[in-house]
Amino acid sequence: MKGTAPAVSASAVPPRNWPLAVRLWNDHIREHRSKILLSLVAVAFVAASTSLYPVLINWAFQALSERSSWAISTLPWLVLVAAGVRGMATYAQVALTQQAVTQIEADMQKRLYRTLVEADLTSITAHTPAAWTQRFTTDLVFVRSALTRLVNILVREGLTVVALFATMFYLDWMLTLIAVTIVPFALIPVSRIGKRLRRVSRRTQERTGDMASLTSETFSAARVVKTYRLEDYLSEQADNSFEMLKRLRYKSMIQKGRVDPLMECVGGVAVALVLGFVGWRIMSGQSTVGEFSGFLGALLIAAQPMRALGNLATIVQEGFAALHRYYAVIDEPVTVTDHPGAKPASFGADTVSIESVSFSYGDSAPALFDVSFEAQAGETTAIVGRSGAGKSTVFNLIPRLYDPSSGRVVIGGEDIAGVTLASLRERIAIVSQDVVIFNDTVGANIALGRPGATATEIEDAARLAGAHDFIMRDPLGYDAPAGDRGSNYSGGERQRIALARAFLKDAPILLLDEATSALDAESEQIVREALARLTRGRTTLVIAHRLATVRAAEKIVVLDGGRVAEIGTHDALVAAGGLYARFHRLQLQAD
Ligand SMILES: Nc1ncnc2c1ncn2[C@@H]1O[C@H](COP(=O)(O)OP(=O)(O)OP(=O)(O)O)[C@@H](O)[C@H]1O
Repeated sequence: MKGTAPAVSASAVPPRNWPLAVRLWNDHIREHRSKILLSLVAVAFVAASTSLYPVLINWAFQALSERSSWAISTLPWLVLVAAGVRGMATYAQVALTQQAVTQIEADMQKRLYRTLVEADLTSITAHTPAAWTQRFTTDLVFVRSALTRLVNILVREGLTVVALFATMFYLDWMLTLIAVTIVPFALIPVSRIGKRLRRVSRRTQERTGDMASLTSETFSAARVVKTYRLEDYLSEQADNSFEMLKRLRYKSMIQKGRVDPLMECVGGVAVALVLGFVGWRIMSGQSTVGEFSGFLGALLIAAQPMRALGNLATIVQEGFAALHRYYAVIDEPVTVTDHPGAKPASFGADTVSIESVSFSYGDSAPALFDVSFEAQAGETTAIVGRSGAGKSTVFNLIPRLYDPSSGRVVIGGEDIAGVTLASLRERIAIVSQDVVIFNDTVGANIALGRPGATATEIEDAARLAGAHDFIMRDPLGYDAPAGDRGSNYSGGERQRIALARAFLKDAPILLLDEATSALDAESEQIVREALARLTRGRTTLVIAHRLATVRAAEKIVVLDGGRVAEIGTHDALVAAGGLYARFHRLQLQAD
């Protein structure tokens, strides 16, 4: 598919975080809540057993200074129990969190994939395949990482902070209130940093997609790159892309790096305030140094978990940036879909009527204007025209890859807008010039024509397509791997595999996009014979490039600039001396 269509709007104004978080909870997290809850219990065990250590050591000191045998008989066991509980709880916590979080990530990947395979072509072609792939990997890793840390850090450090503040409140509520007054001074800048980071993170994710597209294009087109000596041109583009990413990454690191010093300063201000107040009280005889030391200890201990919470806020913002991109795709509306009341199609090899159809790709200039013609039942209709005349666009409208802006497509008297997509597409086979072969066995590739086909049916289809012989030349036969994009086969062989797929599908309507590249004479002959067999008894529309194909067609539709210029048989159109006659003369000169 050419060109680009309106993008899935990943850079639109970001929605607020809370609704996104609630949505994520409802869509993906809620069903794992029991695991997450258990994991939180495990976190509590880890925290409790950790805090037991200082207590045990304290007891050991006391017991040893009193030369009590308890220090030897019981304490080592208690230490072992505490270590055992801590070890098991830590493991349980990791296992439970990861079970839930990796499952959530996989669920999100599955949903994203499902949404994308069912999305309109307009949405799919808005980004390159590599950029889409990156959504499944890098983007969702941010979400996973944020979720993991939320479970691990928020609860552990959050509980510690709450416990420490409770102790402080118990020791001296007034001092605690003084210390707490500075909390907003920490929250405001941390939230600002978070917002900035979210923006940077979104841009980083977009740029990573661009970079992935560039590298994947470079390596998939290695032959062109080398023969056209594109190494310098592409390296320069890649350098720019990597530089841009570096700048964004640096920006994000700098933003993150601001959190620690900020928390440090805020902590310093808290300690200074408390010191000042305590100093004043001690001087005026209202307090003693002893009362104050415990409080200060707790305040200093609280600094570390507070810092961890500050850092967590930044990581969560990165997760939100990725989550926003995820939901932007999920929410993209699908327009080509079953209309209300759609019925299963019942047409066979009937007449395909294109009735006053106009169409434009997104906001581009119209590709078809008021196109009308009929492809008669069981006959072959050739569509010819210059490059960009709209031939492929007509093809796109028949299986409803796109819907016309106006007019309709009717097959066997049924408006295709009124039938279910599945039943419509079941009845249409497309053999296009860019043959799509998946990295699977050759047998599996043919079987895509009709999932569930038996080995005999696959073989029969391959024989009809003239593919059986070359498939059997490989000792593995139908189990031979086709290679990445069918790289183990020649151009002519790939076309025959595609034809075998169409034979197996056995659809009554056939859309053929004739290959422009010439095959060797023998392959050409085999493909031609196979095509003749395939079109028999079907309504065939063919985008024709070769004179032989056009001559063989019962009707020729000439498109020009998105309009129908001429319709007729070969002889009639040559006699009319119009556009087709001109093509014909040029073709004869070329042959
Ligand atoms: N996905 C797309 N987005 C935007 N414009 C498109 C898209 N696909 C095709 N077009 C435009 O629509 C017009 C018709 O294109 P179409 O592919 O139907 O021509 P064609 O006759 O099949 O050409 P060719 O023989 O070169 O394949 C062209 O102007 C083309 O640039």
